[in-house]
Amino acid sequence: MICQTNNLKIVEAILDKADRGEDLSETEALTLLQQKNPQAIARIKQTADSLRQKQVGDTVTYVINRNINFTNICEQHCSFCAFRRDVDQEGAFWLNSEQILLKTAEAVQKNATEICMQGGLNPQAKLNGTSLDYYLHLVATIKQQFPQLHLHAFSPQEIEFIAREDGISYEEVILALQKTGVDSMPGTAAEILDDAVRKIICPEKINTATWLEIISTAHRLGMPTTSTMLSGHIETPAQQIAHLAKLRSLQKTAIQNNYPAKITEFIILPFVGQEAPKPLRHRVGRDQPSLSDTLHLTAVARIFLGNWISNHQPSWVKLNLSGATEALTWGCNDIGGTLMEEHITTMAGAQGGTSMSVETLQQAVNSLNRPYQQRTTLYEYIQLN
Ligand SMILES: C[S@@+](CC[C@H](N)C(=O)[O-])C[C@H]1O[C@@H](n2cnc3c(N)ncnc32)[C@H](O)[C@@H]1O
Ligand SMILES: Nc1c(NC[C@H](O)[C@H](O)[C@H](O)CO)[nH]c(=O)[nH]c1=O
Ligand SMILES: N[C@@H](Cc1ccc(O)cc1)C(=O)O
Ligand code: SF4
Repeated sequence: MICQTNNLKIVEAILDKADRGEDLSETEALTLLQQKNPQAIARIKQTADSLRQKQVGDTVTYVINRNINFTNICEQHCSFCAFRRDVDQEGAFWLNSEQILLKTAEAVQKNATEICMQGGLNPQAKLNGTSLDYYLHLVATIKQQFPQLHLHAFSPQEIEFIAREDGISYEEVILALQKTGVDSMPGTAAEILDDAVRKIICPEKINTATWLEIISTAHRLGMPTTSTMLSGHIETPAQQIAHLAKLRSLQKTAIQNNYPAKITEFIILPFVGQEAPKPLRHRVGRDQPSLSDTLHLTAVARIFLGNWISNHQPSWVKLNLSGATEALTWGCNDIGGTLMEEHITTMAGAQGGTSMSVETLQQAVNSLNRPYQQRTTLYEYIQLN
């Protein structure tokens, strides 16, 4: 009993420090993440919610966007991925320009402001013998017809793939994509920024240092990025906090060096195991993410990152809309995108759906008595006339 009282005092002292606007150390954040006592977790939630209120206000934003996954053919074999296929495997797909344009036109008709484009790493996807020309063609296909759309495309892993295939630098790839019309970069492929974890869950992927290098290069070149964490598989709480610390220092680098771009948001992507490849699914022993673990981590992420990364988004695809709505009371301030079609985690067995109407997202926010607001990809409010 005495021990628990002492423990609560330690938690209160850490939360007081956060309340005063100070950054927590990794050790302090880890203490918050390791709490099991419901009273302590309730206090962590309260602090995250009040910091969210102070840092970004009560308004909950959303973006009207469409995902386009141009191919699921991938040379890699990440142990969590149910999306990838070999080229000759059943279910492999590779969209042509006409199909991509049709999807884009449909999205524009539904008032989308953003196309979010990511895909598998397909060595056959080349034009004039180069990967870069293929990717530039993808971008130009969309941007020539719809120059007003914001193109949020290609993770650091995709950047490295193009650079490796063509023997050019990350900087050359990013500059060429930017010039042709890519407006921002999804911060996926971060998974857990710990090389021991990466060796097990994504051994063929870029390592931690390369992920950080590509994101920082993007910022230096004026390309904003998002940031993510794939949580709830084999990683420890300490590795989760170390991941957040790497994101925080990356953002500090962008801000303190006056780079023309930085991280716009943080999204937790809880691992969905149901249809994921069996070894990892069995090791994790859970088909769907743990909502309580994800909410606890959501609160700690707001407390640890909020001074530097102010926008936090839950994933309704992975948590269901009800879980994502709850996350808005644990530190999140954005309900995400309409997506229109989601394949990556839906193929892994996610239950949240593949598309949300604007009205449904608005109703979810309304249920909390908070105001909603449409935003651009870069979090500017869109005023409707
Ligand atoms: C499928 S990749 C697409 C882009 C590119 N192939 C790459 O790996 O960066 C996008 C992200 O989806 C997420 N993802 C994949 N499978 C998942 C799963 N089973 N549960 C949750 N997120 C998953 C991972 O974080 C991954 O980085
Ligand atoms: N949470 C998920 C997202 N979120 C990304 C947003 O839709 C949007 O692209 C971003 O906020 C930039 O504006 N996308 C997914 O495909 N799946 C998710 O689970
Ligand atoms: N988080 C990515 C988008 C994304 C998230 C999860 C996915 O499974 C796929 C894509 C972004 O930067 O916007
Ligand atoms: S996560 Fe990306 S790189 Fe890994 S197997 Fe899936 S599509 Fe390929």
